[in-house]
Amino acid sequence: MGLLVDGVWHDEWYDTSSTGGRFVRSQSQFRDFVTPGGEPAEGRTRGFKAEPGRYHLYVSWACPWAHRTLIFRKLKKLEDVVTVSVVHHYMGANGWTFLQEDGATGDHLYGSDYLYQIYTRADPHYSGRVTVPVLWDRKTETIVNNESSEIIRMLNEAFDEWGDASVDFYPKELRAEIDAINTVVYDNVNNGVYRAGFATTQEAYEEAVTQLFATLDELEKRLSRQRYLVGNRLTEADWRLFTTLVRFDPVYVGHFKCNIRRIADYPNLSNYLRDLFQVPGVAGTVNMQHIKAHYYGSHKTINPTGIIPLGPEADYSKPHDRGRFG
Ligand SMILES: N[C@@H](CCC(=O)N[C@@H](CS)C(=O)NCC(=O)O)C(=O)O
Repeated sequence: MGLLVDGVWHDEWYDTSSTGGRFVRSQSQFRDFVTPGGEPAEGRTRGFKAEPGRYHLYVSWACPWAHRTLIFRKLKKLEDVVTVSVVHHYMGANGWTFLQEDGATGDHLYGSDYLYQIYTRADPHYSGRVTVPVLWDRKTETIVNNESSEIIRMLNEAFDEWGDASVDFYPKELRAEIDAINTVVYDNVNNGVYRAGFATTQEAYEEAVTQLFATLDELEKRLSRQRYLVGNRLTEADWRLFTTLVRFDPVYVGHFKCNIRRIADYPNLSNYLRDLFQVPGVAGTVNMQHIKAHYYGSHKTINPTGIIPLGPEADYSKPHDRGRFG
């Protein structure tokens, strides 16, 4: 685990000394957009035109943020349009690596050893964290965007000439409601599990874990009334929650100490999780071996032995009751 400072790699764990033990996530720095016409997005100067075969995703099967992009690529039928390289699940002194083992593919474009080399290829003076996912442009050889919430928006609408235009996870009439629930889920759940797990003081941990479970309790109630987070339509908001829920019992309960309740203890959330898992194509984006090996193996300050627990037995392909909403 580390970061780049002016293009030079430094092996450093997150610094929580100035924030009272709180983990504060840094902002993603590459924020341009691929659009159908290639014009720059509002407020941006660089434009990127959607073209088949031009863009490449760097992902980890383990990472919940990268997982969002893999789900959108699959469900929008963009597998032949946007190509993918998968990093190794172990993130050690050199950060994410391209070691070709256990289903990691290596770097298809440049044969790099480490993901940070992709960042320095885009900007030799880059300072900041080296995260997945990364959306890379083959043509101008740069990073278009490394923020998952924006990459999924591009996959949802920029490539419709080649993908499945009938699928829309961010419909115009529901955007305000989707944005509102996304904010709550991001702060308290998606990032909440990390705020609990990476906290280095009791106070910071308790703050995060209390907010996390208060929000899960609310979501449980919401899902007792409707099939999905936004009424009865499957949207981006559901996929953003899904990638955290699917990791919750196998990893976050133990490794990140999010153990007040399990998802299995919430009838609606656990049925909802199975409902989403069973959407055709989604199960194939869930790689539990990479997920468990990454978290338990890479975070030595949290789990020094690197031992990976064998349980729990979580079978998301069991029947669910969400059909009751029609
Ligand atoms: N806001 C980013 C967060 C991405 C992120 O933090 N990815 C993690 C993996 S789950 C990572 O690569 N961490 C490496 C690091 O922080 O050094 C997004 O949503 O794309």
